[in-house]
Amino acid sequence: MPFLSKMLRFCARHKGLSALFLLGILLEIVYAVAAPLSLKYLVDNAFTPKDLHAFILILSALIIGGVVNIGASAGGDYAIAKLSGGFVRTLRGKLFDHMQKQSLSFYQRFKTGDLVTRYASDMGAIESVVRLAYPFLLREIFSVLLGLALLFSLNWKLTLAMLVGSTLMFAGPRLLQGRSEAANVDFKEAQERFANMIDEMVKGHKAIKGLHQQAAFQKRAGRQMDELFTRGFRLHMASAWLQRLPLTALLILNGIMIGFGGYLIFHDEISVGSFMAFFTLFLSVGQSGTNLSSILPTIIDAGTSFRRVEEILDVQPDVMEADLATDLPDRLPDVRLDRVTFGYTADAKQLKDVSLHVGAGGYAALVGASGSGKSTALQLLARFYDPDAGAALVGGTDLRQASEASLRRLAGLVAQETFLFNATVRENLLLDSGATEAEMVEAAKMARIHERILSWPQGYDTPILQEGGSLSGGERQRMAIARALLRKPKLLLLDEVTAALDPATEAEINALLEMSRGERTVISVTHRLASAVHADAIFVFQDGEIVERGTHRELLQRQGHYAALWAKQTGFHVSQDGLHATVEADRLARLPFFEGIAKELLGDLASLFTTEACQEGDVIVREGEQGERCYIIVRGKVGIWKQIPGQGDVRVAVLQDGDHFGEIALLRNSPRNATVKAMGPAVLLSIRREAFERLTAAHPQILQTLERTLADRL
Ligand SMILES: Nc1ncnc2c1ncn2[C@@H]1O[C@H](COP(=O)(O)OP(=O)(O)OP(=O)(O)O)[C@@H](O)[C@H]1O
Repeated sequence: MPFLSKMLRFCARHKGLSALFLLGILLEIVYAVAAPLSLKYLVDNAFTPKDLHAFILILSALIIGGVVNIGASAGGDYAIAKLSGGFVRTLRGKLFDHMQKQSLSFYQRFKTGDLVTRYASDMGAIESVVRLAYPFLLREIFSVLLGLALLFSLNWKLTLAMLVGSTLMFAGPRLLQGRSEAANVDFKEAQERFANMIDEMVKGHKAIKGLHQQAAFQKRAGRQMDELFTRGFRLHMASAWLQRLPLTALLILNGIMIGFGGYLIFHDEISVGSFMAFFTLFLSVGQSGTNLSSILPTIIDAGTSFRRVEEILDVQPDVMEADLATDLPDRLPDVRLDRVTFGYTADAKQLKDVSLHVGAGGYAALVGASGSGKSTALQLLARFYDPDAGAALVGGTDLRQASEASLRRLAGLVAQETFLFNATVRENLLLDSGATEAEMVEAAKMARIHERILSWPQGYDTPILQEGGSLSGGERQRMAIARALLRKPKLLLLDEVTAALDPATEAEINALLEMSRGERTVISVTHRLASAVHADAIFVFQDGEIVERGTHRELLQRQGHYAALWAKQTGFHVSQDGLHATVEADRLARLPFFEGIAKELLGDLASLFTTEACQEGDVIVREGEQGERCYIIVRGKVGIWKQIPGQGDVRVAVLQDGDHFGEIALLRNSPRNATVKAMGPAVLLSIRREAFERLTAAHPQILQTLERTLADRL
C-alpha cells in the first residue's frame, strides 16, 4: 500500500519519535497480554495452595506493570500525535505548493468541488487513519502475535483448534473488502459531483435566477442527492457487514473453546488455572482480531483518499521553470511573439503562426472579434501557457528560459475577470507590494477609484465581500487596475480592462495609459476600437491570426477588417454616464436590413430608438418569448444562449459593440429562438415593432425593403 510505505518512510526520518512510539506500544501490549496470564499463577500457585507470599508477589508485579503501562501509553500517544500531525502537515503543504505551481489547464481539469473535497474530506480521512487507526492497527497486530505465542505455550492443541476456527473470522472480511472499496470510491465521486454542483449554484446564482433555471437546478440537485443516498446506503451496508461478520464468528469460536477445553480438562491435559488464563487471553486476542477487521473500512477509506490526493500530486504543470532559468533584466522590455502557434487542446489551434513586436515603452492594442485569440496571445506573454511552436519573448528572453519570479516582478496582468480577496480594500490593493499608503492612494487616484473608495463607510478599511461580488463590475475593474499600477510593472498586460466602465471613466483611464508611454510597455486587449485609436501599433486578430497591423490612420486607409469594424462601432453617441445613447442615420444605413432606405426616413427611424442600460447577468431577450424589439449594441458584450437537448443552456455566440440582434421582431410576432444575456454592463438601443409600424404605415417602401433584405438573409 503506497500510503503505508509513505508513512513508514516518514517515520524512518523521525527515528526518535518512532522509537518512543514503538517502545510505548510494546510495553502496553506486554502488560495487556501478561495480565490474563497472571490468572494461571493466581489460581494454580496462589489461590489453590492458599500461598499469601505468592499472591503478594503477583499482585505487586501487576501494580508495577500497570504504572509502567500508563507511562508507556502516555509516551506513545505523545509520539504518535507528533508523527501523524507532522505527516499530514507535510502532505497538506506538498499538495498546496503543488497546486500553486500548476498551470491554468489544471484548474480547468479539476473543478472547485473536486479540490475542496480532497482538501477537506480526503485529508480528514487520512489524518484520522494516521492518528488513530494505524497505531491501533499496530497495537492489535502485536497483541495478536504475542497473545498467540502465549496461547501455544498454555496448550498447543486448543490453540490450533481455535486457529482453524479463526480463519472464519478473516474469510468474510476478505471477501467483502473489494466490494467495500468500490462502494467507497463511488460514494466519494458522488460527493465530489455534489460539491461541484453547489459551487456552480453559488457562483452562478444570478444567471440561474436570470435564466429561470431554479427548477432545473432543483431537479439536478435532487438527482444528485438521490445518488448520494443510494451510494451512501451501499457503502454503509458493505461497511456494516465488514464489521459484523467477525463478531458472529467470535461467538462460534467461544463455543468451540468451551467444548474442546472442557474435554481437555476432563482428560487432565490442561489445568483449571491454565484454562481460565487461556479463556481470558483468547477473548482478548479475539477482541484484537475483531478490532483489526473493524478498522478495515477506515483504512480502506483513507487508502482511497490517499490515492485521490496522489492523483493531484502526480499532475505535472504544463508550464515549468527551466532548470537554469535566468532573471529577466529589470528594465523596460520589448515584447515579441515569434511565429507562435498554440492550442488549448491538441485538436484545435487558437493561435496560428502569430508574430508581433512591441518596442520597449510602446503602447499596443490587440483588437478583433470575440474568440479571435487576443486574450490567448496576452496569456502567452504572461506565460500562463507555453506556445506549441514559436516563442514568446520579453526583453529578448524566451519566457521558457526566464525565472517566474522575475517575470512576475516585471509584468503586471489585469485579467478580464477581476478577482478580489475577502479582505479590506487596503489589503486588496497593497497585498505584499510593500508600497506606502501614499503610493496606494496615488494608484487608486490614477485608476479613478479613490473618490469612490472614500465614499464607502469605512473608506480603505471597507471589507470586500463575496470575492468582490459586493462591488460593481466597473469598481472591480478599477480596483484591479489600481492594484496593478501600484506594483509599477515595466510591462502592463491588460485584458478588456475598461469594458465595464462608463464612457467618461474609460476615456480617463485610456488617456492615463497612453500618457504612460515610455514609462512602461503596455499591451491592451480590447474589442472597443475607440480605446485603440492612439496606440503605437494595432494588431487585428481574426480566427487566431493577425490579419492586419498598423496605426489607426493606416488601418482606416487600408479599408480592410479594421475599417469595417470601425464603421460598425461608430455612428453612436453615448452620454458620459453611459445611460443615454443615440444613433446617426448614416449608421442605420450600414445595417444590412435598412440598406437602400432613404436618408430622411432613416433620420425618423433613428429617433424611434430608445436606450436600455443593462448590468451583468441581465436577460435582454428570453428564448420562447414573443419578440417585439430589435436591438443594436452600442457598448458592451452580450451572450447568445440556446437550449440544446441533453446539454441544457449553451452559449453559442458573443456579440459586442456595433452588433445587432432580433431584427425579425420588426416584421412579425414570432417567438425568440435564443436567450440574450448581458455579459457585463451594456448599453443598447432598441426599437419597438409598434413604433416601427407607425413609420412604415406612412412609408410602406421601408417595409418592402426590409422584407426583401431579411428574406435574403434568413
Ligand atoms: N481555457 C480554454 N480552453 C479551451 N479553449 C479556450 C480556452 N480559453 C479560450 N478558449 C477558446 O479559444 C478561442 C480564443 O479565445 P480568446 O479568449 O483568446 O479570444 P478573444 O479574442 O480574447 O475573445 P474575448 O474577447 O471574447 O475574450 C475561443 O474560441 C475560446 O473559446
